[in-house]
Amino acid sequence: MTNAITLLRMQKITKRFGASVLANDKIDFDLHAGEVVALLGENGAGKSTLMNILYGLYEPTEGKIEFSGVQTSFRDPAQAIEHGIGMIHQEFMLVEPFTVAENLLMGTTTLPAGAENLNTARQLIREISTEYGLQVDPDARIEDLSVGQRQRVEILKLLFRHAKLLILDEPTAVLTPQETDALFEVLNRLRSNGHAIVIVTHKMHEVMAISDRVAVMRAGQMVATVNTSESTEAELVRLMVGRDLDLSVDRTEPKGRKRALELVQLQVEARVGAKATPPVALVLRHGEVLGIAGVDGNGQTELIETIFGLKEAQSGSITLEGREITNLTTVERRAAGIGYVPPDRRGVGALVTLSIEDNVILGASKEFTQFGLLNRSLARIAADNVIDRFGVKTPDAEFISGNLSGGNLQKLVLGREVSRDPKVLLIEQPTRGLDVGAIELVWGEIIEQRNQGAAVLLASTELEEILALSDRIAVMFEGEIMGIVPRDKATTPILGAMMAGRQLDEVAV
Ligand SMILES: Nc1ncnc2c1ncn2[C@@H]1O[C@H](COP(=O)(O)OP(=O)(O)OP(=O)(O)O)[C@@H](O)[C@H]1O
Repeated sequence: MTNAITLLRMQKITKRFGASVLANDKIDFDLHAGEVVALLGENGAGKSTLMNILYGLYEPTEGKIEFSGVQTSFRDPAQAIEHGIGMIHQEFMLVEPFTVAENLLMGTTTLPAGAENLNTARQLIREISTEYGLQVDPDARIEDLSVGQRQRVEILKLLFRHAKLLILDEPTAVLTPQETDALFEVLNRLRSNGHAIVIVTHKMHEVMAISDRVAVMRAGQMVATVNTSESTEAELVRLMVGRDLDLSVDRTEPKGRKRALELVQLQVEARVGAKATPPVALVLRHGEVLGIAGVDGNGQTELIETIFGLKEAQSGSITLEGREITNLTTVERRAAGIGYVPPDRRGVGALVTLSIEDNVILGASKEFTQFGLLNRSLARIAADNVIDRFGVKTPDAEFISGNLSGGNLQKLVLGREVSRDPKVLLIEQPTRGLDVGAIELVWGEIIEQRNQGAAVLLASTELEEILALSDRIAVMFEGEIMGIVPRDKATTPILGAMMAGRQLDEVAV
């Protein structure tokens, strides 16, 4: 990259939060036109902070930023976009009832050249869409678009404003493998046209597939920058976590095999607009992990929410160790021994305005109450325990959960549920947003729960995760269980065919 034009130069960037957190420690980071750089690092390493500084969301404590050869400091994202820097977060910022074109015109006082009114804007959208293979119709309503399409609208929004540098924060976390391929096609075109791209991701094979260089952060520092073609996954992992990984799973022979959870003709409430789904029948035994594979949005979330009591069962029954719990509240189900790790850690999973300690006792205050008073020292011990066991990176247990990095918040929620030793553990997307070291830890904890006799229902869109952890694998498609395959019979092609809607007896096992 010696001849490449340096588009961005971040020098000695330091960011402190209060007295206790040094999130970025004298970081140097360069970016050239026409390259894709993967920003890699453990949860809490400081990646989001660095990108948020670049995007004008945070002011650096120290350091300077040069963009296109000019020293800059952005007051806010609007200024960053004006200068050609755009960021796409995991949560999209689109207004659902409006069309693509309307969304792109919203909130701009100065319209990009060539987009003086809705008609010229639509024309420009079509041109950009064709140029980059985005396949976005300017007149489509956001609410009718898939997650992958919405993400492409976000990219379009930035290109529409002439962004030269695009930052993508874990862009593939919510995409299907096909959508990921389509996104990478788009990124390749952007690169060929001289855009610079930073992609924050924890998925090593994606780093290898899409990036030209990898910048590795650890504990707030930039520890290495390497050319992707001259490195390996193993080397990058070592740079990132400081050791080799061991993702092997130590599974003991199942004990007891008693029925833990039984679903009989359970009718789950269909999502608004979706067609009614057939009732679900399922038996989950102690000492097993039953994986639920499926493309996101095929009823996994609704099923698990119904079992936990967040959604009412339309008919049928749910039985926990022989006791019917269909009409119990979530608090009662939790007390009866059901643990729940939702996919959305910032909503259902944790109350982000509360401290870590308050989140650890959430929903279980009885256990921490003595003589009618909350016993704070017991709560602190429980919180410290979760922090230690799960390696939650935080100054202390009083830290506000919402200020944890995404991956650390996930570790907190999972740690809280696991430490209560549930009889049945319902988990959805346990490792979304986690670094590889944390995945190793979480997988180990899930198997440990199983080995100790818990019944684990694990829904994940990551086939690799399902295959690594499950004793049996159910595949869901449009709300229906297409079949259940034992682990020794499960292969990616078989599961893939079922995920696309084929019944188990239609695919060769
Ligand atoms: N607003 C804030 N107030 C206090 N501390 C913060 C704030 N934002 C981030 N931090 C802390 O800064 C550190 C770096 O967090 P950051 O979100 O940048 O990590 P990350 O590398 O993006 O992690 P992840 O992969 O989990 O998203 C963490 O210890 C985090 O708790």
